[in-house]
Amino acid sequence: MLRSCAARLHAVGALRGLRGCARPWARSSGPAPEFFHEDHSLPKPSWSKDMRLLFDQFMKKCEDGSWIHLPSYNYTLFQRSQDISAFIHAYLPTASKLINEEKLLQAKIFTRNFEDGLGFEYVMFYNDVEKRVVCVFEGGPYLQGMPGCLHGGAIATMIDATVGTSAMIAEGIVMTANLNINFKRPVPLCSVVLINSQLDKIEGRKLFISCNVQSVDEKTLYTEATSLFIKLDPEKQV
Ligand SMILES: CCCCCCCC(=O)SCCNC(=O)CCNC(=O)[C@H](O)C(C)(C)COP(=O)(O)OP(=O)(O)OC[C@H]1O[C@@H](n2cnc3c(N)ncnc32)[C@H](O)[C@@H]1OP(=O)(O)O
Repeated sequence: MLRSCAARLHAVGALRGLRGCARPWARSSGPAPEFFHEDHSLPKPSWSKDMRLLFDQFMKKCEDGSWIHLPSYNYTLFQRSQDISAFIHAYLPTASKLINEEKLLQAKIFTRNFEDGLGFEYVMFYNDVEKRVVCVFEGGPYLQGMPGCLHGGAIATMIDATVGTSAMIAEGIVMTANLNINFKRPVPLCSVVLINSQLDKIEGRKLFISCNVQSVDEKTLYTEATSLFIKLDPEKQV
């Protein structure tokens, strides 16, 4: 049970949640494309001591299978042009009319394309019993908003990515419909924070997920958020 859950989540983490399509490249012959090879959620020299310490603590929790480490790559599933185009036509037919398909070849995940240590450094872990995703996040110097503080948009991005991962694990192909954020304390630039997300309920195609951002010692509550995700329905013309 745990093993199959781990395998599913590995795929989810790797491909950011497209359930049932664990190996998108498997339809064509040959090995997995190059860009799936580097897992950006593993320790790097640029990580701070706090980030490394938390990574090690969570990896320890993974040993009994209660938590699962979610790998993370630069690109999404369906990255190769024919796959991405098929995905967009199936799920986002209205948007597809305005998308430049040639440019799609250059598309990369927003949070994974800064130089190491300068932008979004993060790693996520999932607890299947508790339906929780925790993200250990360090926002680098290029994410500054007010002097010395993390930009609110960068915080919102990581909240969206964390609750989005939770939604994708639960229901597959989803989009954010609503994200409501209360910024309660400024997040110091280059500090490590924990983003804790919790799947509260699922009603039909709607997933309700709450979230908070805390300091590592859990003494400071920086941010609280609630979100609504909708499972995409290919029958609908979104
Ligand atoms: C890489 C790691 C993960 C990253 C995650 C990042 C995810 C993202 O950022 S996605 C990008 C931002 N989001 C978007 O662009 C989405 C834009 N919106 C849309 O495309 C559509 O509105 C979409 C798909 C969300 C819903 O459309 P559609 O499938 O037609 O659903 P629709 O029938 O309108 O609504 C379904 C239900 O949800 C409710 N609902 C929809 N939107 C909202 C909303 N904003 N607030 C409250 N309720 C809503 C409806 O009232 C309806 O409820 P009920 O079933 O009870 O009547």
